[in-house]
Amino acid sequence: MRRLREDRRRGEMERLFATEKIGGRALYKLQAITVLVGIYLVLCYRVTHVPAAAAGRAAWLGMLAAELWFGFYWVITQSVRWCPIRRRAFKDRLAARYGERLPCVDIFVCTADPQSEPPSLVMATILSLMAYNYPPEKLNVYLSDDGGSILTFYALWETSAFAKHWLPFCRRYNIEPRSPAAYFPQSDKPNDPRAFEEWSLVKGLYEEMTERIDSIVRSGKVPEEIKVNHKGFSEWSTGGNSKDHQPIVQILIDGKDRDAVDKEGNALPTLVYMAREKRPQYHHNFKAGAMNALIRVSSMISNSPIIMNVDCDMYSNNSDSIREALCFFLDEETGHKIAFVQYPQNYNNMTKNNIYGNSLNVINQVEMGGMDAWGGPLYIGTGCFHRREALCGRTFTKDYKEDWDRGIKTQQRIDLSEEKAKSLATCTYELNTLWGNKIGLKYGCPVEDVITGLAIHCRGWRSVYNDPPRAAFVGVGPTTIAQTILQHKRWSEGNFSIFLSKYCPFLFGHGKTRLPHQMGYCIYGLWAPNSLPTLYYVVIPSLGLLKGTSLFPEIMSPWITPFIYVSVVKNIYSLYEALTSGDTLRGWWNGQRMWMVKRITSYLYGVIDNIRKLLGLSKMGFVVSSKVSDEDESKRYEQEIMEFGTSSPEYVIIATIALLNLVCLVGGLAQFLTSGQNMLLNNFFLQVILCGLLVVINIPIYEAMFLRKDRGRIPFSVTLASLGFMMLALFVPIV
Ligand SMILES: O=c1ccn([C@@H]2O[C@H](COP(=O)(O)OP(=O)(O)O[C@H]3O[C@H](CO)[C@@H](O)[C@H](O)[C@H]3O)[C@@H](O)[C@H]2O)c(=O)[nH]1
Ligand SMILES: [Mn+2]
Repeated sequence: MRRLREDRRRGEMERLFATEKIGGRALYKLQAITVLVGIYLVLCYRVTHVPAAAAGRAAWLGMLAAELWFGFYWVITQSVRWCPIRRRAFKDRLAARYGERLPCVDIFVCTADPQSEPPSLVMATILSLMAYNYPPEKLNVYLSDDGGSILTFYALWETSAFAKHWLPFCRRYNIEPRSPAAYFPQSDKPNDPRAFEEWSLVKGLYEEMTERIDSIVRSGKVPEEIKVNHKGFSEWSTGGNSKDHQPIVQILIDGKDRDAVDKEGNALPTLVYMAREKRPQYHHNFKAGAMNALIRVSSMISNSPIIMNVDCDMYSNNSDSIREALCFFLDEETGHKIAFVQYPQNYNNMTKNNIYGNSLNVINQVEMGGMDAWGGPLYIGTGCFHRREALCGRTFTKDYKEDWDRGIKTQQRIDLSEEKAKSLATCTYELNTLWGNKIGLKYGCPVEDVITGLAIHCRGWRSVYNDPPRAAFVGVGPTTIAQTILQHKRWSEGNFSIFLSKYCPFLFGHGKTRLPHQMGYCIYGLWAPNSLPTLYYVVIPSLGLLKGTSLFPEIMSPWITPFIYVSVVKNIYSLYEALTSGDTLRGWWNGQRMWMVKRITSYLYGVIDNIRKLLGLSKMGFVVSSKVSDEDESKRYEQEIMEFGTSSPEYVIIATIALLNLVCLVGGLAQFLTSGQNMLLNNFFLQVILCGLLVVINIPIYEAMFLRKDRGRIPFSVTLASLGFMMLALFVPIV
């Protein structure tokens, strides 16, 4: 008996990863249950106190509907908070067991446009990936260029040469991070003279290369004398543009070539450039289309059992991420169930107080770990390691054995592989096949990643979330309110469209994944519809305040308790989560403002666009977010001043709501003061608080309208339009 227990303990000892429960659940559950009771009481009050017609009954029923929704949505969000877990990978155990007998890995990087995604930024990412602490002959890096740009190809060609210096340098000094763009600005000069010499040499080479790339990108043309250096440049000699060109596949470094070695004679990872064919008459399905072409092209060239993919701005910040991911896949006990290992999406350009609420801290630290407990995190499109077979549509079965040795060592001539690979990247290849549906990433959804991950979960696989102390990937997040609104429009629209489709997690996932897992997916699926009750809540109670329609219990009524309890406790808990996830107090406050802003703009558009799509009035789009901003803008961003500047309809919505609340608060309070009836204030206590909080949270909006003089202020035309809409809104009767 004792032996058995010891054996078992030893067995556990040797797992390649550990799963830990996150503590504090008893307190959390107590909180959650009391809030649930509070929500129930709020709804009871609403139902039992409906006023007479003409005394605000319609407005009251609207409040009931909004609160029903908020209550329901709150329940949905508890799924991921119930029993979150954390994973830890043991890469030394992996090393002890497997040494360097590790599987081949294909790495996919997607880029789409050399203007909004500067090639020098993309190349820093590529270099960081080539420099993984992993046997180079087992690494294959693919760049998909949806811009089909000779500038990007040129940059990759430069990179293939610089890599010969960069990789040995990284290895010799074991540096982190391995993106030269991130490393040099933060590294100190080495003291040792020999190290310093090499450091300066590599730094110099890198800076010269970046200089060349940037200036050629600025000029928009690759000089003829450079083009003679590689046959690949001739792909652009036939004309064509980013929307209309033949398929291009160029192997810049062939890892199987014995002559392809770095400065120290070590093997190099394979490096491939791909621009799939584009023709105006064929839909290219955005990033999902690019990924699927990469899956096929790579199957010709390297065919590794593991595929990792990142966005072009997400450099590797931790050279051990591949080994860590393999701890999950190769774990003897549960590895065979895992389809993908997702790392969080971290940004390196967030300001201290997270002015646009883009840090994703709570999603990364709370929600993803919560999903992991129920079957696995979502696939979020970047920083993810896939099992090729699962991504290509295989259903999980207990008896499936992965062939970890796969990864063709073709003796085929490189030009033959290129030609074959090109035929897999044409517009017509996918016609009448299951690609984009059962095979590869799914088409037709602006969040191709989430829907693909959901399908994988529903095919019986699980996924794992790994968030090591040293971030695995770091990228560029949106730095203006416009970019933030745009990104969240795509996300909320995409996730809501999944909810409305046959892939609705509750229907599609029924019987295939657990209910809390389905609820977890719906946290994002239901972002968009949150817009309507939120709009209602930021408009109607304030108007009621101005017009003398009371919509909440009186200050002396016992019914006021659940209202206060729910809002106070819910916000304290959200503050607690934010603080423990790394936000600041101000950052949390800014985040609350951004939730409101996103709900009344991005999410509203998300709803409207879904309705238009259902009616067949609009088609799906994917607007690439810019990874550059002008100097003036960046300065304000550093100072955490909100950036408006242009007159877009979103700003009109934001400004209208802000103005409306200001007018209602001032107007409402003035009435009480002039009438001298304190009694009135009793009936409107919560409305004053709500409206007052909305005014306080909107202070930066008023500043942008009336006080600021810089270029990022809200343009006068927007203010004017908002004033107009606000006056119109004042006429809305509260019945
Ligand atoms: O037609 C396209 C459009 C985009 N991309 C690439 O897709 C990536 C993501 O685009 P980005 O504009 O940076 O969007 P984000 O909002 O930052 O992306 C998040 O959300 C997307 C889904 O909406 C996911 O695909 C991403 O992985 C995830 O990081 C970038 O590398 C682009 O180059 C393409 O390859 N082809
Ligand atoms: Mn991005």
